[in-house]
Amino acid sequence: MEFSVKKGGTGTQIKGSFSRSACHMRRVPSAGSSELQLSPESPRVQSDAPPSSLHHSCAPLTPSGSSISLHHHHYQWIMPYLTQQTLTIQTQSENVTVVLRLSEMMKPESVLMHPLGTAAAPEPELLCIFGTGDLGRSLGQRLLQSGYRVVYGSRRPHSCGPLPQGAQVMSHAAAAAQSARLIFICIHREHYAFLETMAPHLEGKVLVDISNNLKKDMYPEANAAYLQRLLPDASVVKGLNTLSAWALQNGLLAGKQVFLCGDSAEGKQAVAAMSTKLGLTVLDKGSLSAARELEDFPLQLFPEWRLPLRVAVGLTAFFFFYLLIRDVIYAYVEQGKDISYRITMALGNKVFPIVSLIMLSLCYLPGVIAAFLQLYRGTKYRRFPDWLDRWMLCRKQMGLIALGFAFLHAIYTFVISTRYAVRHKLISRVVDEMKKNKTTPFDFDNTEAWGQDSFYMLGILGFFLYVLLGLTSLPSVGGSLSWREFNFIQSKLGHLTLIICTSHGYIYGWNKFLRPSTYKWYTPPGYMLCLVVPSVVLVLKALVLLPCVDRTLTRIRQGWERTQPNEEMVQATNLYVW
Ligand SMILES: NC(=O)C1=CN([C@@H]2O[C@H](COP(=O)(O)OP(=O)(O)OC[C@H]3O[C@@H](n4cnc5c(N)ncnc54)[C@H](OP(=O)(O)O)[C@@H]3O)[C@@H](O)[C@H]2O)C=CC1
Ligand SMILES: [Cu+2]
Repeated sequence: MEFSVKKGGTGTQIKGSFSRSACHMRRVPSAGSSELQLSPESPRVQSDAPPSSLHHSCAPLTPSGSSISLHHHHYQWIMPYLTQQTLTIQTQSENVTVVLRLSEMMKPESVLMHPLGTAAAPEPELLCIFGTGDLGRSLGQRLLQSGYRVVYGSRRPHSCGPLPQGAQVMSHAAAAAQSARLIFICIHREHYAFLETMAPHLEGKVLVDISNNLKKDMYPEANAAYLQRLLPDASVVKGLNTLSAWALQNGLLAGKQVFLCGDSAEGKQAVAAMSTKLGLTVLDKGSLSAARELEDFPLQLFPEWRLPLRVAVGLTAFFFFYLLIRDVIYAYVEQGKDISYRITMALGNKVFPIVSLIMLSLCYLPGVIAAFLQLYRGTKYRRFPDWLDRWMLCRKQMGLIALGFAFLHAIYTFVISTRYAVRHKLISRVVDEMKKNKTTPFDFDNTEAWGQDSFYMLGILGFFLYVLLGLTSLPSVGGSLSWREFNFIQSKLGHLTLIICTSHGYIYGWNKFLRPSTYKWYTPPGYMLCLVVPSVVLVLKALVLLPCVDRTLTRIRQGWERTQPNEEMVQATNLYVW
């Protein structure tokens, strides 16, 4: 806050500014001789130093305009230096409201000082809350702590239970008649009807509707719209409904985002100012017609995770039963062997990498589908179908779930060879071979060694890149990257990860593809099935990268259109698309 004070007699002019924590003053050089003496040596006094220290270091201001900054505790110390001037400074706790008044009639000794919180400070704004329930109480407490005065409107003002200290309680009508402009409606929607009878008291007030419902579409209209219909002469603002009584009570508000909507700009502004004071970050969602959307927010449960989780659960279940039949049940039926112990470890370590690889490729599939769609349409100015849009929006979550499954696969792989069943099989094989009196029981197969080493190498590299992708998808990491860096990692490295992980799968089956015993009951093994989607994605991606295709696509993405839209076309598109 800038201020300027002029003293007519001597022509002294002081200019300065007040901020939240400091007062900064300087004498304007052009002024004539002046008694104003501020310390040029201590331009910033921020401690609770006694006035004498200032006094001692006091020296006349040089004409070039030295300055002094004072903590707001120290406003009073300025007084002695502003001789023959009266300065009334009123500070109101943290939010410094400063009123500077200059009166030539008053001597410095009679300077008026108002310490913090006395009656002369401007009264804190009064806010009204209807309803003394959980939310009403927590909100009131938070508002009181933020320096507001609070009055409650209640059905039973004399028996409504404990309320935050310092708040008043009265009947709804009496509370509405107070000076508060903002009234928070902390009442369930079912009980709104009585408010209609109070319409005359609520005229011109800003009613903040915080209510939520238990389910979506419980009522034909949004709660806030209903409230506005009951009270057409009040301005209803919907908002803050994503807060909980618990968060309010525990002060977990700093930086939290809240949404507002309403038809009255001033109403919204008042609520936004109050919310900012509580430490909230406000996002204006527009007119009251957005109330429905706002009321649905608290009912959402990880919306962007829903599709990826469904895909993950679906794939896991499918492959689990598929492999159960192919491995365990097949062995039991055809060979009479019970290998059901494999369900826990061996089967898991087949299902997890399969689901992981398919989900990773599902992250990149919508991108190539979109590219082909743009190529086919010859324009980028037509909307993608909804399913593709939704799919594109949850790629990050798909990728993170894929990473989770890759983690499980890595851990399982570590343990798998230490198992009893594996050791037993290995030793029995050795003993068998010895019994058969073979001279070289350990035939070294060079190709096998190469195959396995490459398999592990690709697995480790793929997993490393996987983790890298996962890390950059974290907002704190991704936010520190430029768009090009982010794009490089998510697209180039992402596809590289897909290539490496797919090769990992191919190498696993390299010598089994043509073996008839691989196809038990005429079904391909799981790892073969899981290679289908990634292979398709990689082939499509390779097609997109062909120079001729890539050139056309780049042009389309820069706004070029194959057919210039003429009027007929536009009409046709409108018919088909909308
Ligand atoms: N609790 C929470 O965390 C959150 C709640 N909300 C919303 O805030 C609103 C209030 O919730 P909450 O405080 O938890 O509910 P409570 O049931 O704890 O409190 C509701 C209050 O409404 C008043 N009331 C009850 N019946 C009537 C009636 N027939 N006529 C007039 N007033 C009545 C009562 O106050 P009195 O006795 O003083 O009249 C009562 O204390 C709801 O719409 C809820 O959806 C929104 C976000 C979070
Ligand atoms: Cu693997």
